[in-house]
Amino acid sequence: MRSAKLYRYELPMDSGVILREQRLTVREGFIIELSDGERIGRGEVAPLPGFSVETLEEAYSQLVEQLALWSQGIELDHEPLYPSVGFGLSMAQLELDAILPEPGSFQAAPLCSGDPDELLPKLEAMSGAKVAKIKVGLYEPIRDGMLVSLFLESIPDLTLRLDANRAWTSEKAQQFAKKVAPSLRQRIDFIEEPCQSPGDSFSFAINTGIAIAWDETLQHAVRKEDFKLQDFNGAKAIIIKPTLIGSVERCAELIATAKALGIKAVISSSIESSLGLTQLARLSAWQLTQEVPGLDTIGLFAQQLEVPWPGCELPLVALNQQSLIWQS
Ligand SMILES: O=C(O)CCC(=O)c1ccccc1C(=O)O
Ligand SMILES: [Mg+2]
Repeated sequence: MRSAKLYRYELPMDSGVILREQRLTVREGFIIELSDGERIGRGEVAPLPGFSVETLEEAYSQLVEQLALWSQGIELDHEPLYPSVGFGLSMAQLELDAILPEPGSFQAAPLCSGDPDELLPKLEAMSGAKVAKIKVGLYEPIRDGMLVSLFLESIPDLTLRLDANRAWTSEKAQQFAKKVAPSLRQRIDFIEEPCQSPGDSFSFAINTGIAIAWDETLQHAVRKEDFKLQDFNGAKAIIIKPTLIGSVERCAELIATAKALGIKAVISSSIESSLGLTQLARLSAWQLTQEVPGLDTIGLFAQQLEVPWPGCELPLVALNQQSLIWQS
């Protein structure tokens, strides 16, 4: 016998979280809980302010409509739904059907957006490949180039992923590259969205030999009817944020196409709660076993929700302490 519950959560964030020049003091979202007999499956629906096309209210309306259909025994089509809704519903169904494996890739690439000293202990603690992500584009490009060179020269087994979130003009991107010796550039795994325009990013990759990754470009492209990944193969990698891309099936299809095209795919966080973040780690281990995911965002929160992130000591709040806003 099928039944569904919908919880709304509000989790306090760490003080300094800024997204697209907006301070994020609270993370809001929904948790779906599907039950069928003894089986339970959960999914997180958390549109990301400044990135998602849908608002929380729009996601809620679609969720209630879909959960009512599901509760009547109708199999849902996740594709036409908002990305966050398609992702949450598909993840809950996969968990309900015990298709999502338990093991997860919980050793994410440490994320550094400010003080390099915070990164060093995280790197020391890493076993296996030392891969870290540094946000660039927040300061002058020359400073970024010198910082990146300092890290690569002082930690010989370090590979860096960079993310400029489209901060640079072509000129600024060139200023950055000039400060990174060609011999070090091969240890830059990729730089996400270096320039304001994808065309300039592509030219940057050709001119400097520094590989690029599509993140925001992919998010925008997949919304178009005629999207084909083949049209974006100027990049070494694509960053897959399921909350911003869509259902797990959609993400799995993207991953398969990327593999066929020789493009690296990396599962990345859209600042989900620990419940959704641990599911993303399981999805990465399942679909991209050898890849280090970009999931080092639990430290942006002041609390965890229901399922703890391994090794995180932040307070854990239970799902049933959140607001139950709908049930079938
Ligand atoms: O990818 C990661 O390592 C962490 C996630 C991340 O950086 C991110 C999180 C929220 C919004 C945008 C981004 C980004 O990659 O630009
Ligand atoms: Mg990015």
